[in-house]
Amino acid sequence: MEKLLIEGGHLLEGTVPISGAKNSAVALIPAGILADSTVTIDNLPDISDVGILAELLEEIGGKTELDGDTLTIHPENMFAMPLPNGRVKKLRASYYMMGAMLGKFKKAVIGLPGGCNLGPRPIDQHIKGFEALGAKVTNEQGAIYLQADELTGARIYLDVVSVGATINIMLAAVKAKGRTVIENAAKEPEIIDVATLLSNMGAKIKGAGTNVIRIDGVEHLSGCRHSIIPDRIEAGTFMLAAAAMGRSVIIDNIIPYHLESLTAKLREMGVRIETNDDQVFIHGANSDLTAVDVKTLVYPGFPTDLQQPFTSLLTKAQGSSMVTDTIYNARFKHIDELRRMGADIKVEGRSALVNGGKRLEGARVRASDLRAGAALVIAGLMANGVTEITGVEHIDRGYSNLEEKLKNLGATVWRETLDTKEEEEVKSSS
Ligand SMILES: CC(=O)N[C@H]1[C@@H](OP(=O)(O)OP(=O)(O)OC[C@H]2O[C@@H](n3ccc(=O)[nH]c3=O)[C@H](O)[C@@H]2O)O[C@H](CO)[C@@H](O)[C@@H]1O
Ligand SMILES: C=C(OP(=O)(O)O)C(=O)O
Repeated sequence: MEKLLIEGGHLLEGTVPISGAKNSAVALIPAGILADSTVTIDNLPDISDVGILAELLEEIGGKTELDGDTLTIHPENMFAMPLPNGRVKKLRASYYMMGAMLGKFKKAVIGLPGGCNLGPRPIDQHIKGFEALGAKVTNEQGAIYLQADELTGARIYLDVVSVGATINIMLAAVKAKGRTVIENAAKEPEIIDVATLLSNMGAKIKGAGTNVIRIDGVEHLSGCRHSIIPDRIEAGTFMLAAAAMGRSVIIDNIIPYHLESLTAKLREMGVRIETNDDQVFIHGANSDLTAVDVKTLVYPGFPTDLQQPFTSLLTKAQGSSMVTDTIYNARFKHIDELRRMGADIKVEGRSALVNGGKRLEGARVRASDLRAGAALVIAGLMANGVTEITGVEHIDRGYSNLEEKLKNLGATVWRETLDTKEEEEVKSSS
């Protein structure tokens, strides 16, 4: 086990290149199952979720080759191997194996997924979609069994706007007979990215990125090459780090349009931002940041995945800010850790009230989930002294070469292996 150490107080300057989007990659890799021939995915982030998904494809008989940021998937010998346990439990996105395997083999057995513990993460809308397409779905001893004689297109209205359900139903429907219409679909850019890959394979999909998606099923999908969109959450995390500690930082290789909700909030706080086609410039760590209220919403609203790192920045803003998470209303495990660092934050229901204007102090803290880890990294960059963050494995699920990118901007950050006593402490507290 490792810990991440950050000596706070160093100003950041320079350019940071953003990797491909985790939340696209984790759906695009299972989507490769649906093709009859080789699928090549470029601009993959170097994160542990990618490695685990590639291993899952190998478990079902596929061949994968990872070369730098390119993954080649050979799906020819894949079969409907049951995956009730093991790797599927290590990440949330293993649930995309359900849609992809159901679409390809008309059957699948997949253990209930893992992923960040953000409170309940139901999959009832995914299952409702699979059933509407004609699958029989049962839950037996912690695994979902899916079976269909054939899949037939259907009209599916999602009761809640869900990224996961929208993508999973697309994966199952692209080879179903006839037309599927997903109503009240999620509109996140990652959904468009998955639809683009599937269309390049020969799928017929219209409306991805709007709340009605129409899919006309096809018999065969062939291989193709696809480059993943930039990670708007990684980009947003660096924008927040730059707003907190940046002298002048360029966030490079991004789609600024995907980050408009964050850009608007940062401007409201007093951060100077300029954008061009594929970059955002953040000028100057401003000591007079103003408190703002923020509420997470489905895209194009403020992303739940940036709520936790945004809260760290708010500890620096003058005045009181209210942070409300309407997507995952228990996504506040980072707050106790920020308090250890001197933050004045109260959680009430699905909101956190941040009394800002505090200089944080370095402390020993634990990342309980991926974006809690990002929040603690930003807090560590701002704090007096050294912050030690355990739970680094969560951060490694979603941030590609984080230390290297921060070091290149001038941060003092490094990793150490935990000694036996520290490891025991971590195990007993988690
Ligand atoms: C809409 C939204 O912001 N989605 C975020 C959510 O996606 P993720 O795919 O995890 O979540 P969904 O978009 O599927 O779910 C959105 C909401 O719907 C609920 N739900 C979902 C599926 C279901 O079958 N039943 C149900 O009730 C969830 O509990 C949640 O409150 O977390 C990801 C990882 O943090 C983010 O990248 C996504 O942008
Ligand atoms: C919570 C996240 O990941 P996952 O849904 O894969 O657990 C995230 O990307 O912020």
